[in-house]
Amino acid sequence: MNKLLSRIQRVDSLLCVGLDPTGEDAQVVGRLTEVIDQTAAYAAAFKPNLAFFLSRENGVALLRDTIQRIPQDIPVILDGKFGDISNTADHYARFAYDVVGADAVTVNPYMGDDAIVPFLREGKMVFVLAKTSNKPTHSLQDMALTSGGVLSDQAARISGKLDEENGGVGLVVGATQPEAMARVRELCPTQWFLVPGVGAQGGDLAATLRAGLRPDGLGVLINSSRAIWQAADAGAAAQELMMQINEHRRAAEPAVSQG
Ligand SMILES: O=C(O)c1cc(=O)[nH]c(=O)n1[C@@H]1O[C@H](COP(=O)(O)O)[C@@H](O)[C@H]1O
Repeated sequence: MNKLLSRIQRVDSLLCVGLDPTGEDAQVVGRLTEVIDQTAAYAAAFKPNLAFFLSRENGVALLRDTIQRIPQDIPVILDGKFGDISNTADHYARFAYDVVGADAVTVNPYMGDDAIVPFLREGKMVFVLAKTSNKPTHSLQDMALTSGGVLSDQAARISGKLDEENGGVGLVVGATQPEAMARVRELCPTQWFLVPGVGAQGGDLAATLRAGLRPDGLGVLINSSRAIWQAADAGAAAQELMMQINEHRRAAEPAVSQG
């Protein structure tokens, strides 16, 4: 969390650069290097997605080298959507933190708290899937609870409780449904949200930030993967998105802070 906060302050950015490397193995190292080097100045964090590495020969080595290429002061969120029982989760945590050197992970809470707890470590962060970007209505996450609310609310509550007890626990909330984001923000007023779904998935950036930003103009990391990876000039694409995010942040600042 400290690493994330100091990085955000240093570059004044809430942009998370997603690394979902597509293309031939022969070109992919070069493109990863190019994207990291060109976008690092605008990145609050990088988010390599594990699937895009594991689908290649030597994918683990490629992932480790990629994380090493990222400047030390920029947090790396390994997007593995891990979610197994505790002793197995412990091995995923060792993989993420000790083998490849990530600072944070994404975790699927379907198996409950014990699927999340092994990832809680001093100096590391965990983003728990709450309301994902993939479907406008979701047969599982939108399921009504007998106690009121929907299942994704419960994921948010679990992450809130773990954050209160341990610190370092955020949520994944997609950018494709600002109303759902507003609801999760109400349930979790202070936690950090990792927000995928702008760019290739068409999420509305302004509405997303209005719904998700905390009053201090922080609390949200906006991820973009394909829109940056596929851009002719990845640096320009990252800078443009960072500036758009900041414009909306400034516009959303409460009047009281403007004097
Ligand atoms: O956990 C994630 O990062 C994630 C959660 C979610 O709800 N939706 C979602 O798209 N993602 C990931 O975020 C990235 C989105 O990529 P783009 O749509 O190309 O920007 C991919 O790596 C997805 O796996």
